[in-house]
Amino acid sequence: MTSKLKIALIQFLGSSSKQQNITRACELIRQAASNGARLIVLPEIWNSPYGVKYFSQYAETIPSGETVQALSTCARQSNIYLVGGSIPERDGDKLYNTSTVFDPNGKLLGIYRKIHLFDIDIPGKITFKESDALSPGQQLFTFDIDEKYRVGLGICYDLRFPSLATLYSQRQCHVLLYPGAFNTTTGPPHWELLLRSRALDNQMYVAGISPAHDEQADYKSWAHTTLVDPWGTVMSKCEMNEEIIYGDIDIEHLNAIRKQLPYLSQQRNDMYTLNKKKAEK
Ligand SMILES: NC(=O)CCC(=O)C(=O)O
Repeated sequence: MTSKLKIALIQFLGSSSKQQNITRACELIRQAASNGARLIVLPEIWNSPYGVKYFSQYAETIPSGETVQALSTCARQSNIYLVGGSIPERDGDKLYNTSTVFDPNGKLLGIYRKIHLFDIDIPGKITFKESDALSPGQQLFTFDIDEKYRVGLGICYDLRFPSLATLYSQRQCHVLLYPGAFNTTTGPPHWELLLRSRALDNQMYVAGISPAHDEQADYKSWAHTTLVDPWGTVMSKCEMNEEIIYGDIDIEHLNAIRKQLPYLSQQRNDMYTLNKKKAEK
């Protein structure tokens, strides 16, 4: 069996119509599957505009919501693993920024709720406070493909927290996926640097999957969906427009790098360890 897994990252151009977004996402998923991808990933908050004022209006319960049902059908019809980016989720009186993951039978393998909420204030540039509307997640999430590739999930701002990626490394992940939506202030200096840093810290494949840039939108996405290999090399990246990029996750390449540069196994755990508290699973 090949040691490679073809992944497709969909840089999606959303609109304010949830139904239109679902229809377009399904078209792009089918296109990526017909090009041979077995793992397909959407960006952060793709079925709704990205903004605190929109989360409640577009939120759905999981798994009964229309977006989740459509993604499940798409995964089954295209026979692929699907990471449904993220959507606003309603659970009781709380809202979350939540990613759903499906297997090729359309079965919901699990969810990941964004752990680190995006609360920043850069005067004159961007102020955003997800915590005005959302609650933070409390759990990591991983899933396996072919009992060979272990994938861990974070969402956007989570990328800035190396400890979260380290916890995934300790869970033997090979790939970290960050559906994200960096902006045009922080994206240019930080997005690629952070993706490459997390890849290098952990000798893993790391992907950041963004919405396409829309000059008319309230929130200006930096776009630049990117796939990085365990050497820290950018394998593929988008510019601003809607696009699908592809790459191979190659376990032999990952193992060769970990053997040549064995720093993951050279950590001085007798001197320092990451103190996990609640992050089970
Ligand atoms: N959606 C987000 O979490 C945005 C994160 C971001 O732009 C950053 O600079 O961090």
